[in-house]
Amino acid sequence: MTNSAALVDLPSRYEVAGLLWFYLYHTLDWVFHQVGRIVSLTQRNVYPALGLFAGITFLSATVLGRSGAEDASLNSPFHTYYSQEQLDKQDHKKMSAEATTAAAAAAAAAAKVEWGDMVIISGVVVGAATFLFRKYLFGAKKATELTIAQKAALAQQAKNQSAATVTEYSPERDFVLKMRKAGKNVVIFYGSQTGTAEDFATRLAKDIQSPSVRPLVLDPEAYDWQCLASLGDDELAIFVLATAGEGEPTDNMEAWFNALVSDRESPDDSDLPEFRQPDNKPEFDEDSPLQGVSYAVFGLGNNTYEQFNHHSRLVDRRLLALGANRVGERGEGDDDADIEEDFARWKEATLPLIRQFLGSATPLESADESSAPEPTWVVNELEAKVVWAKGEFYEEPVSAFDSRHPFAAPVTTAIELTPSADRHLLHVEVDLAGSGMRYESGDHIGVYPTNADEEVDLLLSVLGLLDKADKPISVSATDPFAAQQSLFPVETTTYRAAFRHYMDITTPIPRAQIKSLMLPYARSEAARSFLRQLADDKDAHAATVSAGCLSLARLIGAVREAECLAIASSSAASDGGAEVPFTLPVEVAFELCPRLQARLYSISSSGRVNPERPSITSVVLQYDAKTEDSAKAKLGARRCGVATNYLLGVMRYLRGDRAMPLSSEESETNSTLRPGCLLTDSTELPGAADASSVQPTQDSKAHMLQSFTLQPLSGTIAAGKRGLTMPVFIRKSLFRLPSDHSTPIIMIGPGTGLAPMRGFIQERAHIAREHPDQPMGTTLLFFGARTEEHDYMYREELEALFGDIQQVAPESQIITAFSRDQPQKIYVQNRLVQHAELVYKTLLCGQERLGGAPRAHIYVCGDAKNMARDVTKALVTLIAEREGVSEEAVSKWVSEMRRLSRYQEDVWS
Ligand SMILES: Cc1cc2nc3c(=O)[nH]c(=O)nc-3n(C[C@H](O)[C@H](O)[C@H](O)COP(=O)(O)O)c2cc1C
Repeated sequence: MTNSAALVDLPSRYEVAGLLWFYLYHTLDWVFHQVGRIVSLTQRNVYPALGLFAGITFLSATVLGRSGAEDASLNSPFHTYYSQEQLDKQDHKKMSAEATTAAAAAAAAAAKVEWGDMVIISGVVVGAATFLFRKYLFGAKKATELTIAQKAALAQQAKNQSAATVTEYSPERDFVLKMRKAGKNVVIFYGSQTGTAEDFATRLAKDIQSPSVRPLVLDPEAYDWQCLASLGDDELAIFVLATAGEGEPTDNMEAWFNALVSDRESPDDSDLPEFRQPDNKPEFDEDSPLQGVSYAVFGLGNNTYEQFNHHSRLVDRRLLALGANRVGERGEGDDDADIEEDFARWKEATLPLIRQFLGSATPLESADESSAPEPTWVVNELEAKVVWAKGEFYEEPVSAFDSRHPFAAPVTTAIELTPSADRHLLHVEVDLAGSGMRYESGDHIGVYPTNADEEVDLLLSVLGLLDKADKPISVSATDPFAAQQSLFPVETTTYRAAFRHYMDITTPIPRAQIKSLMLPYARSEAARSFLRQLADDKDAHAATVSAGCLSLARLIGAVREAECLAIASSSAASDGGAEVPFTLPVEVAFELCPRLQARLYSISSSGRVNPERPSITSVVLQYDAKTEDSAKAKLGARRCGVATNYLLGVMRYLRGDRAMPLSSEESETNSTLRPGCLLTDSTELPGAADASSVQPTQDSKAHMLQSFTLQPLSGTIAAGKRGLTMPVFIRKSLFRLPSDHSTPIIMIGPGTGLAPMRGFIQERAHIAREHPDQPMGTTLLFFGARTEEHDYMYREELEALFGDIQQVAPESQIITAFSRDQPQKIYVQNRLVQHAELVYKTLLCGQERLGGAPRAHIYVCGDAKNMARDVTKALVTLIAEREGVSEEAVSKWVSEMRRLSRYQEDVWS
């Protein structure tokens, strides 16, 4: 072999630099991430600094290397001679090591720097660094990389920061600018978690609209609170605010609330928010920054919560304290009573004042019942041949899933826990793998349900849309300035998909809506008088629509029945308008139905044990609509809760059952009547038989099974290979186990209130198994149900888990209350009293007396109205007796426990 030398083009310096940079980036990425995790620093501070450091280092090395290289010419470290032997051996490792050493040598050789190169290289480096670190500089990290708690903490921190400081002005977030550009003088902000307040705000806008009152409905999350001070004295802000959590603001009002009420303990001591100084108010008073700003407020809440309407009350209090002027009284709606009536009363009292404030000369127009209001939506039928939109939630790929971008989670398990003829108790598990979503024990899972096919078809039928149910449509706002330009989260859908996936088509229609949106379309006198009565007579509405749970389709059916009756009676022979059965334009139906909201369930598994498989434990809601022997409509059929029956449909689908029709009564039509007459649940004309005769028998109740079209949603699913999926997202909760496992816990979770407790128990049992040497606090579960035989869900599992826990915490136990297993009803609160000594001892945590100190953690989950209150009462009484103090003193202690998150409730009404 000749020992000839060959010039080998080793990797150029740029390639070497690129390689170095590649490794450097990945190493730094990993190191930075770990550092970020450990010290919980925000990415915005750490990563750019380290990125800059790396960039400067790299820049210096490259420039120096280049300069050295030029001097070295062919002896450049990047062009090295190698023997053929070496080449034959392909000793690349050695070669590249030599090249690297040579590069380092050249870098070390200081030489003259060419500034042109310097600029080019700097540009490349800065561009590359910006590109490589873009997710740290501009975007969120992958959801998988942070726990939910860390994400929430960061989000909260960010929100508080943004609330506390005046952010950079952005015209897009300036709602006053937006109002003025759109020619509006009223802005309606809604704080809404599950859609009710949003719906109220939209309806309010419609109700107050007139030439002199021009409202704009906005989501506060998208706008700056700092602009509030800029509202002129001829403008008005209306706040429609629901209370969430335990007296908390809704997520979309969080930033505004944090700015206004920075001190939640004593709101009046909150810092003065730094509003943006308005140009139009030269005499801006910094101590009273909202002087000259006017507002009105309606709060939504539920009286069964301790902090009733807390959010709206606090916002109102702070706005007044900051110098704003309230128009009218603060309104308060109670979801536990009749929130629609509360809203109607507030509007009746406040709208004239608003009109007066805005200088409207005319009194509140008495709505002309024959003139239809301007439509909010316009429906465009598309000529597309392919129906590709079957209910997507969004069209663009997303990097993180949330309530607006649910993840199509494959359903891995759906079973009936305690099979029984008249009641379905379900356990459903989904797979979060690949979503980046994680949950912790105590969190909630949101599920977007699908309306039952029968309900969808019924509505399509009464609207005359059955023939074109699958026609592609797009629905857009008629007002070009409306905040929401498209009714659905996707641009194109079909009538069927819209009613199946996006609209809440089963909720009863409120009085005000009947008046403003249905009455104008009544052509016959019979329809007019029927609807007028429902709109004007609160009791008639309550008895027929609310008690009968009349959905829009059934209400239209009831109007048609009234028309049928009128035709049948001779006196109505001249009622020409009744020739065409009552119906509505589809745009109006879209306006009458609120958006179908996700339903939240307490996750019934442990995030630590099953991080990718959250489970839902739910009882299927089927109930009898109250029978009203009304002359207009005979009700009395079963009604089905949308989401829980959807879960039942999922379970039956996976089990391979054929979907069954709703019931023979509901699907039958009476051939003696014209089509469309019979859409309420009666098979006979009202008045022809006693109302009770249409009550379903026990047998027919067992057959109340709806059918669901459960095809995958194309916008939320990858490649369709994952079987049946459900659109879900995780919502963080404050319902948390103590971080110190030696703290005792007392859990009270009757019925499906057991759900989060099951997660806690799984977690404690897991820890007991993994760390048998570590101390664990006594773990008590009070579980209640109707009967031990039929309703004791997860019995074997719970007993086994408690077996594990007892190994380390021997006094841990399950205490059950089966209300129907003995002549007198026994509930969990009775068991608390019966086991008072154990409860008290567990609370004491080994101390002599409770005193003021917080001890064990108490968790209550289930019905807010009765159970949660009775449980608090029982606890207060038993503690007061043992401590020898007044119940008032113990109530204060309980309040303190709540404040410290040691007495936690996850309740619903
Ligand atoms: C999880 C949860 C927590 C709630 N917490 C409170 C509360 O602390 N105080 C209250 O008055 N109402 C509370 N409510 C009742 C809501 O404010 C009420 O149902 C309202 O109509 C919901 O409006 P939204 O659908 O716009 O969110 C709570 C409701 C839910 C679902």
